[in-house]
Amino acid sequence: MRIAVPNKGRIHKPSMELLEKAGLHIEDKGDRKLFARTADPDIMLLFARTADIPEYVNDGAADIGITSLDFINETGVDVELLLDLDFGVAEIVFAVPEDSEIGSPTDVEDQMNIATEFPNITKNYFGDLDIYPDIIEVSGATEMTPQVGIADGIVDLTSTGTTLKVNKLRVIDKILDTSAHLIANKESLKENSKKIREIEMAVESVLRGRKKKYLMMNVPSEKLSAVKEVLPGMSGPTVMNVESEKEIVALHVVVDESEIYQVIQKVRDEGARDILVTSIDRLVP
Ligand SMILES: Nc1ncnc2c1ncn2[C@@H]1O[C@H](COP(=O)(O)OP(=O)(O)OP(=O)(O)O)[C@@H](O)[C@H]1O
Ligand SMILES: O=P(O)(O)OC[C@H]1O[C@H](OP(=O)(O)OP(=O)(O)O)[C@H](O)[C@@H]1O
Ligand SMILES: [Mg+2]
Repeated sequence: MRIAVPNKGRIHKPSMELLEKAGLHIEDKGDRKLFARTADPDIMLLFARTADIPEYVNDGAADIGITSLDFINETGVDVELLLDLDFGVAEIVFAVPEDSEIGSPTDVEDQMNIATEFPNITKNYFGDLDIYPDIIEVSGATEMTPQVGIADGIVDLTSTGTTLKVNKLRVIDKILDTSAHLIANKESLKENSKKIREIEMAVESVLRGRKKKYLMMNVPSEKLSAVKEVLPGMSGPTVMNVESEKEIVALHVVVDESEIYQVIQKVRDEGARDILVTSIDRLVP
């Protein structure tokens, strides 16, 4: 079983951290850094460019891969989307110079030039509007092409918007929401379903854990029911006796990351002390 992982770029590091947390530690990172063995003898990592991974998985050179939705769309491959990984979150937008007369995508004319790293996404987007501008394919720094006079507009990735702003560009339309995804080859999924689902579950358990916190606290026994009242309604909490002169219990509970701030205030108001918050590496239901 081979998993294709970005060898560089923005989603390289978060992909490696995710696999590591999922239990697929890298055992040796070969000389040429193309392949690596993992803690599971049946699983190898194959390092490749993010943009090439959709094809690698589609062709079966890798059974599974981590890549971005923008490149999956761009290549038009027929792979199975297993999981949205919640990093590499960005948008593909159509943007024009701030002083351009273009105010909507339909203002674009066939003789205009649009620069992009995503020629297919761009062609399809304007094709749907029955507009056929010339696509200038570039491999980076797309935002500067209008300034040097080779493009009337661009189709590119943005997240904070800083690069567009610096280059005095204005967004006309959002074309695609993108993020990193775990994908699988459809044939491999049929033949090796058990193993692939096992990997998917391991990765998903990390994502689930990231949204939760593990909360521990000491509570005087007489205040236990009041503290329990203010805890969000999930299974548990776990209550344990504490060796102490006073009547104290320890209470453990899993809480949504988004609720943690308020929960801590509330349990403290009700008498909980020595409150610890820890992160959860994996949560398997
Ligand atoms: N500004 C951004 N914010 C969030 N995610 C982004 C951003 N830019 C790109 N991405 C995501 O990261 C993916 C990989 O882009 P990145 O530019 O890091 O890699 P690359 O083009 O393979 O490498 P490099 O640019 O170093 O040659 C993109 O396909 C996109 O999904
Ligand atoms: O909205 P922002 O936060 O400014 O991010 C947008 C920029 O990020 C990406 O470039 P990257 O940093 O990957 O460099 P690259 O052009 O060399 O790929 C993308 O191509 C944009 O240029
Ligand atoms: Mg890039």
